[in-house]
Amino acid sequence: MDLRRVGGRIAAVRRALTAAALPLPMRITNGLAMVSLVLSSCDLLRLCSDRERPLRFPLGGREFATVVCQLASVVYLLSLFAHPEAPASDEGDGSGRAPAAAEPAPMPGGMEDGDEETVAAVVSGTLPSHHLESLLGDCRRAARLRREALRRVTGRGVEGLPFEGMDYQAILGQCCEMPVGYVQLPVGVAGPLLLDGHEYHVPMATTEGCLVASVNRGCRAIAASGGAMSVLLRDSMSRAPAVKLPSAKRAAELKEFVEAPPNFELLAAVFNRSSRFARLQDIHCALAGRNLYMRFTCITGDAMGMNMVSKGVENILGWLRNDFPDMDVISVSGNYCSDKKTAAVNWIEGRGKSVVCEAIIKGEVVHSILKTTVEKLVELNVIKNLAGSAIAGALGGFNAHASNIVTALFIATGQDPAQNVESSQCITMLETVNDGDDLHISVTMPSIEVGTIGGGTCLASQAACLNLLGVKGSIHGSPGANAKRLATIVAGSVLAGELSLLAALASGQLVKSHMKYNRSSKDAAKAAS
Ligand SMILES: CC(C)(COP(=O)([O-])OP(=O)([O-])OC[C@H]1O[C@@H](n2cnc3c(N)ncnc32)[C@H](O)[C@@H]1OP(=O)([O-])[O-])[C@@H](O)C(=O)NCCC(=O)NCCSC(=O)C[C@@](C)(O)CC(=O)[O-]
Ligand SMILES: NC(=O)C1=CN([C@@H]2O[C@H](COP(=O)(O)OP(=O)(O)OC[C@H]3O[C@@H](n4cnc5c(N)ncnc54)[C@H](OP(=O)(O)O)[C@@H]3O)[C@@H](O)[C@H]2O)C=CC1
Repeated sequence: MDLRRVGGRIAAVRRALTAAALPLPMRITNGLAMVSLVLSSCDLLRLCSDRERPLRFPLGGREFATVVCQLASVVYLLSLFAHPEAPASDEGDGSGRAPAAAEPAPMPGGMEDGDEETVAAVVSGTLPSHHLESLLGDCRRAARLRREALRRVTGRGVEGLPFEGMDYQAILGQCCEMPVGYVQLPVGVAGPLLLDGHEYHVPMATTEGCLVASVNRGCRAIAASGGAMSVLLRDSMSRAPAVKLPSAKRAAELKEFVEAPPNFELLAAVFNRSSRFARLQDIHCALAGRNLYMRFTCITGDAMGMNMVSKGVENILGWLRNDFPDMDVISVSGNYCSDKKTAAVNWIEGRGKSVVCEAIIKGEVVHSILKTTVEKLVELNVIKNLAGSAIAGALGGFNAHASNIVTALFIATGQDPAQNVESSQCITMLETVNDGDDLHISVTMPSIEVGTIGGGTCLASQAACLNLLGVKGSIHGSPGANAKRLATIVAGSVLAGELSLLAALASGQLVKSHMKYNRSSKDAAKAAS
């Protein structure tokens, strides 16, 4: 008989008993089982020794209850010995609360045949954890065993990290290696944002209390003033490899070759072979001694495009070697691209989608919804967002909090969150219009890097947020249309966020509002005591 299997069954019965009847901490259920065992044993002994009322079938009500208590407590306690390390609950209950720290947690779904050996191999290091998916052919099981191995290796559980509810198959080869669970983030919705004649309900994943409320207020002010309008100036993703040549002269020859208009069609044909959607637009080079940086830009349909542009550039590098065999490819990315770093090249040339979004906010709306005046807002913008940022030596940071909105929207919709660095570059402009009665506000964002296909957009929750905005996937026959629309929504939401935060600063409301929405009264009271 397979004792482990029997032990597993008993443990399952114990879990069922505990879950069904006693949603209590395990030390309490253990105590109750012990008390039940002792009392039912005493009662059984007494019943057996009672000559006047011998124990016989069918059992009476009290005898039956005693036998059931005896059996249940024996099964429960046996299971503790069958699985001495059996943990309590590792799955998270969706509330994000961790179970009592003293209790080890069971593996989600429990142990199956062979699991114990696999976990032991990972723990001992004989089986690399990242081989689990290919070895087992079951992504969920692989994540479950990795999680258990992690618990045993570190001696620490990850009880608060949810496991159930993630499609582990969907992230394989696309989103994340060696998964053990996922992190919960609340998603709030701001809006409707009235933009280009459409209403959008904007999903924002954030833990900064007050942020959604702020964007919501901005949306309200925009809608009450007739809406915002956007214009997309440019759509181009870039990748810039670094190559070394024997001399600066030779590097300059390569620069001249790739930038020469007659060669563009040749290079584009090589680049475009790598994708049905990526199309080479431009090549712009810079030299540093004998090193050459070639910034290739292209459209990428509805994808953000980093993989696509990198593939195309690799094709070109291979092709260039025919004419420049002395070219040494240092790296397919030479940082002149520039991905996930603050850089003037993106601020000036743009990267991804370059968008301007504007609105005229009525003076009465500035008063009633934003609780300030047009003059105060204009003055604040000059002193804070323009002069203040200049003094700080900002690079594309001429705004109040564009990155707040960009990051929350990026996470909600499955964008690459690291690209918030350049995607948040923004200059916010405010001026009076209509004889000083109303406010003209605009945000100019040259590098919004978004996609509605690829990366994290395939995951269920992120796809749901894209769907909410009406930009999930691509529109048949119009590649790129959804991604462009998403970029304008990002800019429109930033416009709303800028309006509201600037208003809160102008009216001295910022700290008070954050005490209300960003620091709960419970925490505030705790800190004060
Ligand atoms: C919090 C508010 C909006 C209150 O603003 P308020 O004017 O007192 O709110 P109200 O109760 O009068 O309501 C006005 C409208 O605001 C919205 N609103 C109001 N409350 C909510 C709520 N709970 N949930 C959703 N929406 C809300 C809603 O649209 C409402 O209209 P209604 O629908 O009621 O007709 C305002 O004080 C505010 O915007 N504060 C600024 C907060 C902010 O922007 N924080 C961002 C982070 S700051 C930071 O991280 C960056 C920083 C500051 O360091 C950057 C820098 O250097 O500048
Ligand atoms: N490689 C790198 O250097 C970097 C990669 N990344 C990561 O890259 C990923 C995003 O890369 P990205 O290239 O955007 O996405 P993908 O690598 O997922 O490429 C998009 C895929 O979707 C296909 N596709 C189908 N329909 C469309 C359509 N309408 N428009 C565009 N493509 C379509 C493309 O086809 P086809 O094959 O014909 O092109 C391609 O295979 C993210 O996970 C990001 O984090 C981030 C930064 C750097």
